[in-house]
Amino acid sequence: MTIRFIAASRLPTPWATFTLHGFEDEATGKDHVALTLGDVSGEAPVLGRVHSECLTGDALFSMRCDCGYQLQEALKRIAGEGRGVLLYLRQEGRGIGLLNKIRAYHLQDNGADTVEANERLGFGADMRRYDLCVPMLDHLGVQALRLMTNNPRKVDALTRDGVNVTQRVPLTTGINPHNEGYLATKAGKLGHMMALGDFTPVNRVDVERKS
Ligand SMILES: Nc1nc2c(ncn2[C@@H]2O[C@H](COP(=O)(O)OP(=O)(O)OP(=O)(O)O)[C@@H](O)[C@H]2O)c(=O)[nH]1
Ligand SMILES: [Zn+2]
Repeated sequence: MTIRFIAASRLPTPWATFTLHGFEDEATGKDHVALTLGDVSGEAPVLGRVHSECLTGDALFSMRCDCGYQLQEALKRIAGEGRGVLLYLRQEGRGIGLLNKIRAYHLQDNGADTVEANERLGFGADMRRYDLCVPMLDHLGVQALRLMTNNPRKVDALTRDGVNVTQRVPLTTGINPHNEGYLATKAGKLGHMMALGDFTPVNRVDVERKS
C-alpha cells in the first residue's frame, strides 16, 4: 500500500472546526482525505466513519441514496463527542466510478435495483477496497474505532485489513420517498443491518419542495 501524507489544514464546518488531512495513493493516483476532531491518538476507541465518495449524494443533494445524510450525521456526532475521525475515500459508486454509476442509475430508472444494475454493467455489486485505511489511521495515531455504519461487510473487510473495530454504531438517517427502494435493497440483498422503520426521515417539507 502506497499511501503518502501530503498536508493538513483547518476545516471549519457548521458543526465544528475539523483538521483536514490529505493523502495521495501513489498506486492509483487518487487523493483521499481524513477529517479529525480532538486528540484521536491513544487507546480509547475513536468514534469514526469510513465514507465512500458519492458526488451525487454528498455534494449535489441527491435523494436517491442516503450518503449525504450519513455524511452530515457522522460529522455532527463527531462534533457532539468532541473527538473522532472520518475517512473520505475516493471510491465513487462502490468503486465503479462516477460515469458507470450514472449508467447504473439509468438502468435503475428503468427498473433494475442497485445490485442488478451493477451486474448488468459487468461489475460486482461492491468493488470497494479498504486496505488504504490502515496507513491513513496509522498516520493519525488512531488505534481503535467505534465505526458508524450499517454494513457488516465493511466491518469485516476493515477487520481483515487490520483495523481494530471495537463497536458498530448504526447510522440510519435520511429515508425519503426517493430512496426507500434503494435502502430496502441494501437491507435485503447487501445485508445491511437496518430496518427501514429505524430511519430518521428527511424533513417532509424539504421532500415536497424538491420532488
Ligand atoms: N454502483 C452504485 N453505487 C452507488 C449507488 N448508490 C450509492 N452508491 C455508492 O455507494 C457508496 C456508499 O455505499 P453504500 O452501499 O450506500 O453504504 P456503505 O458505505 O456500504 O454502508 P454504510 O457505512 O452503512 O453507509 C458510495 O460510493 C456511493 O457512490 C448505486 O445505485 N450504484
Ligand atoms: Zn450516495
